[in-house]
Amino acid sequence: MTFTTVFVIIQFIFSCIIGIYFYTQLKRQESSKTSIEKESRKKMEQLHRLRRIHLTEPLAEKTRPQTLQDIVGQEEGIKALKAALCGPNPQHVLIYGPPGVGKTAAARVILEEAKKSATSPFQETACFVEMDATTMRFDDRGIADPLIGTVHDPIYQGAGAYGAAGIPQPKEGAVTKAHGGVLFLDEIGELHPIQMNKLLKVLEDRKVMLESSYYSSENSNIPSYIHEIFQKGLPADFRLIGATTRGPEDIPPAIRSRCTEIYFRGLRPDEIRSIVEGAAEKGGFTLEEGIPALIASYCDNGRDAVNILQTAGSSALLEERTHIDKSDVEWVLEFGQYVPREAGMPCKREPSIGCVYGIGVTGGGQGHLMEMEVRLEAMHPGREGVLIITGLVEEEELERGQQKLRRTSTAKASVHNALTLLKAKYAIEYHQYDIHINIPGGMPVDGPSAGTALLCALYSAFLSCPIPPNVAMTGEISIWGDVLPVGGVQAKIEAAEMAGMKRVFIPAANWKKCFEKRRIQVIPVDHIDQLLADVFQRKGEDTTRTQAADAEREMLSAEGLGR
Ligand SMILES: Nc1ncnc2c1ncn2[C@@H]1O[C@H](COP(=O)(O)OP(=O)(O)OP(=O)(O)O)[C@@H](O)[C@H]1O
Repeated sequence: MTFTTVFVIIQFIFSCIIGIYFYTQLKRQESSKTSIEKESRKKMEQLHRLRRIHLTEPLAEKTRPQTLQDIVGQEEGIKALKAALCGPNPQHVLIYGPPGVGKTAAARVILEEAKKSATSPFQETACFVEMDATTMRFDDRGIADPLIGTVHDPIYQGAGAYGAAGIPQPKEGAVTKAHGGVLFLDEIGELHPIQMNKLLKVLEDRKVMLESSYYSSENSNIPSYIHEIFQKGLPADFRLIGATTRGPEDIPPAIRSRCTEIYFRGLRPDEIRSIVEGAAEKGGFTLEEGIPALIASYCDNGRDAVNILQTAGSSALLEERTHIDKSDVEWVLEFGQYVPREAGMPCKREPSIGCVYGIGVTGGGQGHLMEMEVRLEAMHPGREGVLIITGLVEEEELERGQQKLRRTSTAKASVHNALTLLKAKYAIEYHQYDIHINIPGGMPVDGPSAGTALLCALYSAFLSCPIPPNVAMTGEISIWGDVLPVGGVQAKIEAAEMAGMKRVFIPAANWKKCFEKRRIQVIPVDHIDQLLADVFQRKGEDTTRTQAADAEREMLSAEGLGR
């Protein structure tokens, strides 16, 4: 056998081996392709099957307001929202309010309302992008940020075309998707502080600048649009609407100062009745008389009202009825453990001694009446009495940069201010009494605005003067007797009005002309003399007790110690 023959045989064997190798590779590829296609077909069929399944639309969806006119109540809030967003210069907005009162509903329809205005900069194509801050994924390495946007670096892209070529790929976030329109951030108070700061930067710059260590302006492999994004940023010129059930104090001042702040309130019974009637009509139910009023006596927000009706309706449908009876609703109220809203309402019908209604505001900006009661034990000459305070926050913690400061709460300080005033102005030797001040209801009371109410309750208890049952008050007091301004007055007046109060005393500095139009009489006071005279109809009765104190005050003023 010649050398050439051997060489040809070896070449032939090699060719066969290589041929067999490529043949098996091809076969393997084909079989994996067919199995992928088979799997894909199966999954697609599954997806289509899922798409064909529809449950009925829940009543909550059917009743979701479609226009601003569908939103019941909230006149002031809607007016402010329109002013902020429907004009030629739309503003960023923060909406505060308790759950289920129409914040999301209003935010969802306001863009369409703005587009109707000829002067609005929102174009017909402007989009509304909604995100929930409570469920937003956030990764502090910047790999995933659905709000601001991210760069997918080649290391994370795997073997994709860009990944293989080492090209970083920008991924737009909600702020860019909302460009030219509205970004609605529900529960904005829950946003991570880092994201809040990034959002502030975007609001400031109206664009998102992205960074990647894989980016080089010299790299000619990188497509020109990616160069432009890295060099000029992604556009993000939108208007923000943030909604929160938290109070303004829980929202960073930097974001508050860039937004118009709008308050939605708890709904009145007549408004709940109207939501229930509307929901029954949309759900195809008829109602036994008195059902809207019954539901309204248990809830102050639209979501609860619709949910109660939906469950009562479902129970009726099980019995093949579309007529909802009162017993259906009573059953829902019972098993759902709903508490009547009257539970927090004033129950006093007669003038009482040492008992007065103050008004607080919850984190969601909702006003509510707070009973304040004072009880004294007989005077013990020569011995110090005991002061017991229950229902008030005793201490509060403040954060100042890295420092945490603790101090007596401003609510507790109001008690001491009131006692100082009673001693100075009315010569009441309060330290000889056992005094118990109580604020029932289980709500931790904080802030200085209970000052006027605490003073009246104490004054009434010491001088045995009854307080009329239908007055409420709010206001901080100074130790000179000035009534100082407080926050949330609008909500507090509304709460007093809803609770059936006849008169509400507010600090004169909080007075607004529009309060004259309210059903309740709103009385501005700038000094406790005026407050006590009005509340107790006191005209010169206590002059003997106060003369000495007034003389002392005048003397201090003359010496430059007082004011
Ligand atoms: N003022 C209202 N007028 C009409 N319907 C309302 C109103 N408030 C609430 N509803 C009903 O309750 C549902 C929930 O309201 P919405 O989502 O707007 O509340 P929200 O204030 O945004 O609450 P949350 O803070 O819990 O998100 C609405 O779909 C609607 O059916």
